[in-house]
This record gives sequence, C-alpha cells and structure tokens, in this order.
Amino acid sequence: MNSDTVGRARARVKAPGHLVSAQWGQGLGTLVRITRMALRHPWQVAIAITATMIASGLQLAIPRLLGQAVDHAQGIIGGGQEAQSALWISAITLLVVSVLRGLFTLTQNYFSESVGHTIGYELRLAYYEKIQRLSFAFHDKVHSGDLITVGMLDLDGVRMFFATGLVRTVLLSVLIGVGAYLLISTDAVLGLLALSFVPFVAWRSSVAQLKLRGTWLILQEKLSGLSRVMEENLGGIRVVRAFAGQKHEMDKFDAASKEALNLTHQRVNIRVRNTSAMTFSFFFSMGLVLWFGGNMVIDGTMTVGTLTTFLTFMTILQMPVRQLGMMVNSYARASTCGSRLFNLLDMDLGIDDAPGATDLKVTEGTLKFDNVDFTFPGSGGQKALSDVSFEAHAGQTIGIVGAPGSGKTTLAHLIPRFYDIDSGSITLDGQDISKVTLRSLRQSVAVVQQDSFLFTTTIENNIAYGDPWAKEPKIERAAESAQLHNYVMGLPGGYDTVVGERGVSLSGGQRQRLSIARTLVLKPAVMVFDDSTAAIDAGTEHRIRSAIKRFAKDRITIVIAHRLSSLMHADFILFMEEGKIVERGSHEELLALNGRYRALFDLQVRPGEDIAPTPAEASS
Ligand SMILES: Nc1ncnc2c1ncn2[C@@H]1O[C@H](COP(=O)(O)OP(=O)(O)OP(=O)(O)O)[C@@H](O)[C@H]1O
Repeated sequence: MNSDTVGRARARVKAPGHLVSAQWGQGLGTLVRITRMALRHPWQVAIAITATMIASGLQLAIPRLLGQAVDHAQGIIGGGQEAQSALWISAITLLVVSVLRGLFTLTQNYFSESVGHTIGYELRLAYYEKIQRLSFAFHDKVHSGDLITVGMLDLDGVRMFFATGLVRTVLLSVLIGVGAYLLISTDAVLGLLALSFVPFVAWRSSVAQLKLRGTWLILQEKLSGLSRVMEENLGGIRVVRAFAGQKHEMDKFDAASKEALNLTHQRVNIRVRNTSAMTFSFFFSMGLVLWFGGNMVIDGTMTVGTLTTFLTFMTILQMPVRQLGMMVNSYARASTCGSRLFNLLDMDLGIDDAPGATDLKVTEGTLKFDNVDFTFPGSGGQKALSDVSFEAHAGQTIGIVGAPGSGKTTLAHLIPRFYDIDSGSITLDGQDISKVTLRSLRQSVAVVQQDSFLFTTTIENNIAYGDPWAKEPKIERAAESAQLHNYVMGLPGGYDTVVGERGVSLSGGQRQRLSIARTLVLKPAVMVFDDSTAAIDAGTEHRIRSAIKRFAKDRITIVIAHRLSSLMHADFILFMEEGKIVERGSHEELLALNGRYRALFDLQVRPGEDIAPTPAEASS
C-alpha cells in the first residue's frame, strides 16, 4: 500500500456519525489539552518523568560497564590479582545498575500507566455523562455503534498518549541524544558509523507506523461495520429465521469479514517488509563498526572493551530508534482520536436548562399547547406538527388518535422537552417548559414508550427505575394496577426475577405492563401512554384503566392509541392528520361530527363492511 492509498484511506474513513469529525488542524490543541489533563496529576507525572530519566541514564551506563569488564577480563588472562578484583567490582556494579534500571523502569511504567488510566477514567465518565445529556435530535442522527467506538477506541488512543507519546519522548530523547553524544565523543568516526542506521530506521519505522495507522483506521471502520451486521442480525434474529434469510446474512457477514482479513494481510505485509529492512540496516552498520573497530583494536588504537561499548550501545539504541515510529503513531493517534472525542465532549447539548431556569412547580396541573409548530432537525423543513393548540387539566384524560406518522408520538415527546419547538409555547401551570429545569420537568412528565425497554436486572429494579428509593408496597401497588402483580408472584423468584436479554423473557404485553408500572411508581403530573396497551388484550386493558383511575384523578393522562376502545372514554379526543389536529371533542361529539373519527369508529366496530378510508389512511 503506497502513501497515496493511505491518504485516500484516511479521507474515506468518516468520523462516526459525521457529527464528531476531527479536523487535522485541531491536532496540536488536542495534544496540549491531553497534556494539561495529565498535569492535573503533577506528582504522578513528576515521578514518571524522573524515573524515566534515571532509568535511561542507567541504561546508558551499561555499555560502558560492559566495556570496562571486558578490558578487565583481558587483565585476568594476564593473571593480575588486581584485575580480578576489578572484574568483580565491574560485574557487581553491572548487576546493581541493571537491577536499579529495572526498578526505575518499573516505577516509570507504573506511574505513566497510572496517569493514562486516570485520564481514561475521567474522560470515560465525562463522555458517558455527555451522551446521556445530548439531545434526542443528536441521538436520532448518530448510530449508537459509532458512539461506542468513540467511547472505547478513541478514548483508548487518548489514554495511551501519556505513556506511549509523552513519556516515550523523554525516554527516547535521553537515550538517543545522550547515547549519540557519548558515542561520538569517544570516537567521532566510529560513533558516526555506529549511528549510521539511525536515520534510516527512524524514517522506515515512522513511515511504516503511519501506513499501519492508515490501514488501522480502515480496519476499524470495517470492524465496526462487521459488528453492526452482527448486531442487526442478532437483534432481528427472528425476522432472519422467519424469512429464511440466513444465507443472505451469512454472505453479508462473509463479505465484510473478507475485507477485514485482506486488510490484516496488508498490515502483516507492511510490518514484515519494514522489520526486515530495519534489521538489515542495523546489522549492516554493526558490520561496519566491527570491521573498522576491529582494525583499530588490531592497530592498538582501541581496546576490545571500547569496541564492546560501541557494539552494546548500538544494541541498546536499536529498540528506541525503532520505537520512534510508535511515538509518531501515538501523536497521530492521540490527535485524531482526541479531536473526535473532544468535539463530542464540547458539543452543545442542544437541549439544556435555560440560564436562570427554576424548578417546575405543579399546582393545579394545567397543560397548555399554544400554536405549537415543530420540525425535526434535518428533515428538510418539513413540519412534523403545525399549529397545535389544546388545554388539559388535572384529572382529565386526553385521547390522541390518527394515522401512523400523523405526529402523535412527536406531540407527546415535546412535553418532557425531548425536542424543542419551533414556535408557539407549551406551559405547565403557566410556566413555559423551556424555562424550567429539565430535571424537574422530566420528574413531572412520564412517557410510557411504544417499545418497552427493560434493563437486565430484577423486575423490582425495573419498576423502581425512576424512583430507586420506592418501598416494596409502592412497587407492588404499581404492579397490581398494571395487572402484573399476579404474574410476578407466580415466578419462582417473584420481584427478584431478572428480566431482559440475559434473564426471563417477557411477552410483549407483559413488557408493556411493566413499563406502565414503572410510570405509576413515579406519580408524575402528566402521564403519557403511547400505544402502550397495543399488545394487551381488551379485558386486561380495561382492568388497567379501572385500576389507574385512582392514580389519574389528580394528574393529566394522555392516551395515544390506534384502538378506539383504548381512548373513547377520554374527556376529549384529538384526531391528528399530517401534524395537525383536524377534529377534537368527546367520543360522542366526534361521532356526531360524522367525520374522520366516525369513519375510523365504523371501520373498527363494523370491520366487515367496506368503508372509504380517510385521506390520511389512504396515503399511509
Ligand atoms: N426522529 C425523527 N426524525 C425525523 N423525522 C421523524 C422522527 N421521528 C418521527 N419523524 C417523522 O415525523 C412524523 C410523525 O411521526 P410520529 O412518530 O409522531 O407519528 P405517529 O403518529 O406517532 O405514528 P405511529 O402511529 O406510527 O406511532 C412522521 O412523518 C415521521 O416520519
């Protein structure tokens, strides 16, 4: 793979979700920011750097000691007692220096890793907190798999920068800088010969590492594609089996795996070719030193010990010089990964508390929509809701009905401020919901979603999710009202039964009932049931409705449903079409209107007869 290919590869690797793309120009600022994060732990940084300098100094002493030992050994061949004791001293010094070097290297590794892991921990928390708080509009656009990639791989690139970038810079500067000075100051010609492999190896190793990085970025993209294929396959395993789609799925997975395998082969190729070239250049330089140095020993202008010092220096320098490439890679990786991560961390939340926001105070419990318009970000200006106005009071039940896509869920999602409106206003007891704190608003408004999500934990914890301090009787009362209590008591583990992916599987209706119980525990001022009884039989639904009457008497209940029997008891019903309320009134009033609601009612109570669909139904 040539550098052009790597360049194109970089350009092709899109940052996850496009929203978190890094700009190369940001790189330096990013590295400074990571360094500043490290400096928040000054003691650990100081110990790591000091230990690095001492360890590299001790490492540089080893060739000299070895050289002296060799010269003394020659003295022993001559038989001198003095030479023998000098040899002992050299050997013991060498041993002590090696042990000390090992201890300081250990200290260096421990503290540099510790700083890196602390940075990783701090960033992980900040990242997790940020993605919890970013708006729904953001999550609509960014794939969760991409967010996980940034949170795992990019975070790792930043975490490792202190140890593999900064500390390694100190280590390599001391080893290569001081090592080169010692060699050249001992013998300039032989020193230059001994260092002749350095520029070539440094260049090859940097080029190889940057190429490997280019392929790594593409590999990362392929691997996240692969995990996306697997995730979708596992999520939709029933659809795959039901439609006999295994062969198609297998082919998709095979194609993605093959691309990853090819890239892995390319990476091995780059590594092997460069390692061979670097090893050859090193041994070539060593051969030159041996040849010239050997002649100097024969001429008597150099001792065998000094030649040994040169050769040992070369061996010691070989690794750090090769590591220059890894250091360059660490800088490149930290700057791109860090830019992506920091872009996300610095991202505007989209929906946040307004300056000076105060807590919502619910008194009478009046919800008012006043000429509300709303457009989903990125939907090309197509309004999802227009001119929506209605008022509801505590104790009332409001039904919302309409064709799929008519804006029912969207309307419900505006109340807890999952999205901000374009114009108009939504107030709760006269307080504009955009001016109160999000926390207090969301404590007062609970939405039972269409898809009942369960956490992999006990039924009790799932029900008490919104109020972790809820006592057992409260949880059981909520479950009783949601018609779930008897089922739970029939399970061997009762409320301690673990549900979710790795626990007991619940049916669609049971999951919905659990979600309803989760909302009832909260006792919010506004309860929204978004098609949350669709999977529940009419009898059970009736019993749930009767049971939650006592919960509903001092709060607003909004019921969104396709089945009219779920909402015909409501105080008033809004009929939605293409984002607008086109009919409103009680069940009787709407029937008398003889419009869309009537047509839908006739269709549901007399399904055998042919009734012309409403315009919205016809288009949906
Ligand atoms: N996150 C989103 N981003 C962009 N458009 C969206 C988003 N969610 C919904 N829409 C669009 O907004 C319109 C209203 O959708 P909404 O989910 O409110 O309909 P609904 O009446 O609740 O439908 P259903 O009865 O099927 O649940 C639809 O055209 C839908 O495609």
